[in-house]
Amino acid sequence: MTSPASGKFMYTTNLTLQNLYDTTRESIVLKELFASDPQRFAKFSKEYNSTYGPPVQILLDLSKNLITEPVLGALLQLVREAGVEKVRDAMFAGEHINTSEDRAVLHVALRNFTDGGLSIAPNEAGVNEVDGVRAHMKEFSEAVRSGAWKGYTGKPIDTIVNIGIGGSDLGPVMVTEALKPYAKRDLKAHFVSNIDGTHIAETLRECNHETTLFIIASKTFTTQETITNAETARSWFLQAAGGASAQSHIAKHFVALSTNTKAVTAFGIDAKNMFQFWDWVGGRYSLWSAIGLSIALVIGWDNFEDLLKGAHGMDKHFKETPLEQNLPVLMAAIGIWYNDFYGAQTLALLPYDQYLHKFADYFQQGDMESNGKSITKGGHKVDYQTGPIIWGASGTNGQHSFYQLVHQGTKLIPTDFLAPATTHNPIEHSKHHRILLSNFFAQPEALAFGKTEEEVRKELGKEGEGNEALVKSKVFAGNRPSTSIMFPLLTPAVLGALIALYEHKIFVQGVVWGINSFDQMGVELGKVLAKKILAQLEKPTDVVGHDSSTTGLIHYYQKHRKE
Ligand SMILES: O=P(O)(O)OC[C@H]1O[C@](O)(CO)[C@@H](O)[C@@H]1O
Repeated sequence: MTSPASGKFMYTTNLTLQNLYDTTRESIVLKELFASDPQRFAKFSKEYNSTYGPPVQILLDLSKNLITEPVLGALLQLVREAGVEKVRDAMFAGEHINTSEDRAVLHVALRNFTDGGLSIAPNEAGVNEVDGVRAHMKEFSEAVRSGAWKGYTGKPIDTIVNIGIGGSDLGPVMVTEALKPYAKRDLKAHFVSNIDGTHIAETLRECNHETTLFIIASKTFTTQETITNAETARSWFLQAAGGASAQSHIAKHFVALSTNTKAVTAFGIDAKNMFQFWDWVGGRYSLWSAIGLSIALVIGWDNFEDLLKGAHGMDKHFKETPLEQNLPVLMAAIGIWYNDFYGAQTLALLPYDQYLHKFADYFQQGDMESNGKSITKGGHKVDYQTGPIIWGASGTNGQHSFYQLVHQGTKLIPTDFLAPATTHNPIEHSKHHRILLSNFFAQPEALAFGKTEEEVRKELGKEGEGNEALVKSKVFAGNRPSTSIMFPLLTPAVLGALIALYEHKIFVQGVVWGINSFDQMGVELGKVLAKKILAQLEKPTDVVGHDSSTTGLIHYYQKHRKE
């Protein structure tokens, strides 16, 4: 048998799984599986309790998935056969598993604390500088939060603006939203990412240049959107602060988070106001690095450290737990079952927690930029499906928009439901939360068990007689899979563990599919074309080298634009 190195999804276990799919799929009916096995929940749910850092408990209920013990056993065998454990250990050891860029993948080192016991790649350059950067972030964030760090006119900072995009934006945005209950409410935080001038313009309208700190977050410090927005912010600041003579005030109002010291200093930011990270931190895995500075500023250093520690606890679990009990591995295995055997195209992330309203947005990059690949590490085109489309919204908003399709549409949509047992806002004696959770419990139940025609007829009584269309339209076929994830309260440590859980799930799937989850070549072509087009936007005669559609669209713009 060959492995994905050849582009064929053909481990020995693949045949077992295909056989199981072909022969048992018809009998994998959740209603029957639950009826025949009172232990199903106990068998297919796992409780995670952190063994490191602040307490973290997570309940992972996999029982409403289209799996049986033989299926799950075979899926885990597939993970084993694909060598996931070996590649996982190679990642922690700092081997250059990002082969196309010849880089280590060590975001786990950013949340390692010396007593964590994982001894993560101590020899990779930069790993022994992690503590130093953390100390710098702590000192700086505490100075800003306490008011000791002053703007150029002696006033304390009351507004921060993180300018970054992709991984240099989405993580800080998602986490600061998720951990709002821990936020310093009198420190306003804005996140500017889009090159659309509206984004920076609207943000600057809300800023006072004397009390605003700009955080320029860019791993490469060459990203067009970020640098353009940063230049605009700098011009705005200089103009407000008195023109070119105000250059020396930049040090009080601009800091950089980057791997590129040369570009940062060329921009005019003092190297001592730069927070370093390293090329082994992938953009979409960088919220744990200096990129998390805005998070530390908003929630405070101790909470930021708890976030890291929560993730570190999950790293330990991922590294040390047998596959059968390993949460990220189990989630990855089940995702592969839907993706590669059932032909599901997507995965919906559905947090029943308003604070997690950016969770799906965050993992759109996390998952799709990692596993949206069709060439294996060995350079072969795959003949199987790789990463799913990630989407979702917070409950119960989604229920009033797209759940119709999830319940009764023609597509199989695996779903992850997430919810805290306790809310940070127990208003009306937690009435809201009880209603929210009743929906969180009801939706997976409805998806799994549906409603039969017989039940509908009974319910409709006379109204249903002679109205077959109405009867049929009210039937829910059921057998639609979901995973439920619960935790006591959304704390920084719980959030850290949840993010790491999904990161490692993505990792496991990437290894099974034989792809490099840590590069992102697919974002390049559009960027290059945009640069070429930017130089052609002035005159119609400049527009050369395009198809008739692109040429026509640019000509339309040239005809109708107004400066
Ligand atoms: O942090 P940088 O270098 O500005 O990159 C921003 C983002 O751009 C990408 O390279 C491509 O979209 C992402 O991977 C990255 O998170």
